[in-house]
Amino acid sequence: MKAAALTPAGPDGTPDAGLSRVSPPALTTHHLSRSFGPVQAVHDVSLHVEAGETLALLGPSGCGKSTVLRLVAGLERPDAGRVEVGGRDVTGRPPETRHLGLVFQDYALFPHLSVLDNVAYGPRMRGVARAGAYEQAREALALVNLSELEARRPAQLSGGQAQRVALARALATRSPLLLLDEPLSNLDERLRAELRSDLHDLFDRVGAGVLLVTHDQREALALAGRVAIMRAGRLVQTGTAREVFARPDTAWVAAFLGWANVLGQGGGQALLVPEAAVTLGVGEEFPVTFRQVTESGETVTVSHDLGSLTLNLSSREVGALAHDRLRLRVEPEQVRRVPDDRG
Ligand SMILES: Nc1ncnc2c1ncn2[C@@H]1O[C@H](COP(=O)(O)OP(=O)(O)OP(=O)(O)O)[C@@H](O)[C@H]1O
Repeated sequence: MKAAALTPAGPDGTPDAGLSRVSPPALTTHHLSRSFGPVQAVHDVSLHVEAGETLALLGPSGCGKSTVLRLVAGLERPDAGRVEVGGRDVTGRPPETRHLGLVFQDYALFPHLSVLDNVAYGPRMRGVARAGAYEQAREALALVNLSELEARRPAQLSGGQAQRVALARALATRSPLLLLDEPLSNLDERLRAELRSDLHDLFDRVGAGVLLVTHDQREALALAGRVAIMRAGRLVQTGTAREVFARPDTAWVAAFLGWANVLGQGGGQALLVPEAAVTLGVGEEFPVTFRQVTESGETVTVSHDLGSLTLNLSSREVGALAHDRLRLRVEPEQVRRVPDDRG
């Protein structure tokens, strides 16, 4: 995407001359809770998104991610708790006064409007005069590299293009906070990968705070500086993406993040064994109980004293497998003991 400057506006809609000062967080939620009948969709969720930062809310289907987003957007009312956008309490306010840029999975473009009109709609609704609204819309379309398609209707766009228009529409509002709900979920894998890297650059440039809801670990890792992991309505771990992926607090978090070796030890404890802790070709021999050929070699399961270890072997390492036994050593200092909360 092209480089272009886009200055986020302050909470009152005027360009924020105070960006050089310490900005208030783009978003803070305080102890948000929301139930639907017997289902406690969100329980006591407190999080913050700094100006210019991307926070990914990550968790399995049904854990309450979208409900948090809808509470922040004002599309749902909390049973308890508070939402502050740009340091301003907006809990009781209707969505249109919260000054947010929203991107949902289904894009929600107006089919009868051109791309340009779709993107200018937000600023127009916020009372920006026609010429100014179109200027903001063109600037946002340039940011997502779609200037040449401004006259098209949504039906004449590919999935990836429609997604870029939805993003441009959020950016054109110059909101200090962008809310994205599974923004890439309707795209094929190639487009997802392409847009992931575009979005990363884009978020860097626009300087808005971004709350991104996703169940896709790769998306969170690629796009977010920090991640908040949600399970059954609650936040279970928050930290930098690197930290959380490298040091999950519990067995459930590790398994959710795709750790292959989360070994239950009984007594409510589990061991996390990273691949880097395993050295092949030295130490004791252990039986291989399962083998599966992969593109780059084999995935094997080894019956180790600590538990069943799953390892990805390169073709060269597969060559060293003697009679379905594998010699390996697990470096104890790289293994972590965590609570086993998988239930
Ligand atoms: N309007 C509603 N009425 C009743 N139950 C609801 C409503 N909205 C959400 N829920 C329930 O609240 C829980 C959380 O739903 P939510 O959509 O927030 O989860 P999610 O993590 O975003 O899931 P997904 O990744 O599948 O979109 C679910 O059990 C869901 O069925």
